[in-house]
Amino acid sequence: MSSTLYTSIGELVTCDGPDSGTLAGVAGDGVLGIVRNAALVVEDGRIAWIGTAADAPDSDTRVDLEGRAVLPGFVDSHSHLVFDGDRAAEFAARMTGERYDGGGIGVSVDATRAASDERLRELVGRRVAEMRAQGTTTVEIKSGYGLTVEDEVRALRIAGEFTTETTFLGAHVVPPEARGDRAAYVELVTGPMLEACAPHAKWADVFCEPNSAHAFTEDESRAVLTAARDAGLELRVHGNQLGPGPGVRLAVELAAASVDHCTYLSDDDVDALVQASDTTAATLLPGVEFSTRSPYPDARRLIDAGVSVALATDCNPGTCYSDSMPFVIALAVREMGMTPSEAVWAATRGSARALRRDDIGRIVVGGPADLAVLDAPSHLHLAYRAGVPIARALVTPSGTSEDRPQA
Ligand SMILES: N=CN[C@@H](CCC(=O)O)C(=O)O
Ligand SMILES: [Zn+2]
Repeated sequence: MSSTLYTSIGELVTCDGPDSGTLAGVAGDGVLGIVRNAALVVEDGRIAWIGTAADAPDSDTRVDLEGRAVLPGFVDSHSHLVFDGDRAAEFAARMTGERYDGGGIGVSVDATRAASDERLRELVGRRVAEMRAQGTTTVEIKSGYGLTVEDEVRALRIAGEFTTETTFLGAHVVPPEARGDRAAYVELVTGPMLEACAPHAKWADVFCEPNSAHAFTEDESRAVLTAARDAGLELRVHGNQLGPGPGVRLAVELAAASVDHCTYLSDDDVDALVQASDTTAATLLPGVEFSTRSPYPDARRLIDAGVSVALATDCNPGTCYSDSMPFVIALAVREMGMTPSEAVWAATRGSARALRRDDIGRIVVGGPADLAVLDAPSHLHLAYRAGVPIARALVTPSGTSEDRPQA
């Protein structure tokens, strides 16, 4: 087994220091578990040693990172990458005042159904490569632009070629052909569609949004989520995106791992999330507010109350066609009142929690070498140099001869 030493790391952000377990009550950089002038050793795709460069052990290969910062690879816990078609005109209309209501999802459904498997595979592959090029090493991918049994299974099969974090979203919207009979569509989703999709999915999700005629009511959402839970899937919820609603309370009631968006929250919603902070994360998606010209969620209110907060892109063709976690971090700092430390934590360890993963989102001996490197000396540059491509996933040797460290 060969070992590679990465040395001259200006700042190693482990997200695994004594204060790194949660954002609650930790001020400053405490949540990041930073080691300065650091080094780490990778063996067979795993972290074998972490410490200061001066104490580094001998190894077979040595890579000098010349003062760059190294972080856990970003965990993008919310994306809809399996789609075809273009909705740039919808975005342009929103920039001049049009409101988002979910109606454009049908446009993506038509284009996605018409695409070949090869075309969808290529599109997802391209998007995942864009993510890696910006430092993301884990991505969750949802179905939801198929909305027939065959098309949803196909989306999940293709998503499963890129990640183990696959999510069944047959309850994204009621498709146009089912509008006359919503109840029949919910029966399809909770019956034959769920049965066919469950073997290909780890998670189930629902767009619970009473403020959109296209999405699902509280009762419909509860039916979808409980059926999915009974079929052995873990739960996630799109909630409180377009206005106040039952999404957060439903997610907490059903012990979902995450409720995502959380743009419009009542005091009761926040209290429920505080009570459930060991179980249910609030995943904020500020790229959506950017791309829909909506008010940003109040991240400060959530963090100060003790809610478990995560950040993700929600990359999708409608509300945010960006797959950049550095962009999300910059928005979180500039627009949502998060400190740079909080934003980095929420994009790594926080979003790993939102996927109920303890092995990723932090740099720990024995853990996978899923790392991001910055062409910059510190994590502060992620927001400070917004829009500049300074982050990338660090390619580490997995033990196979083809792999070459590229730092
Ligand atoms: N809100 C529901 N789903 C996506 C938007 C999908 C679309 O408009 O195509 C979201 O998370 O914002
Ligand atoms: Zn989404």
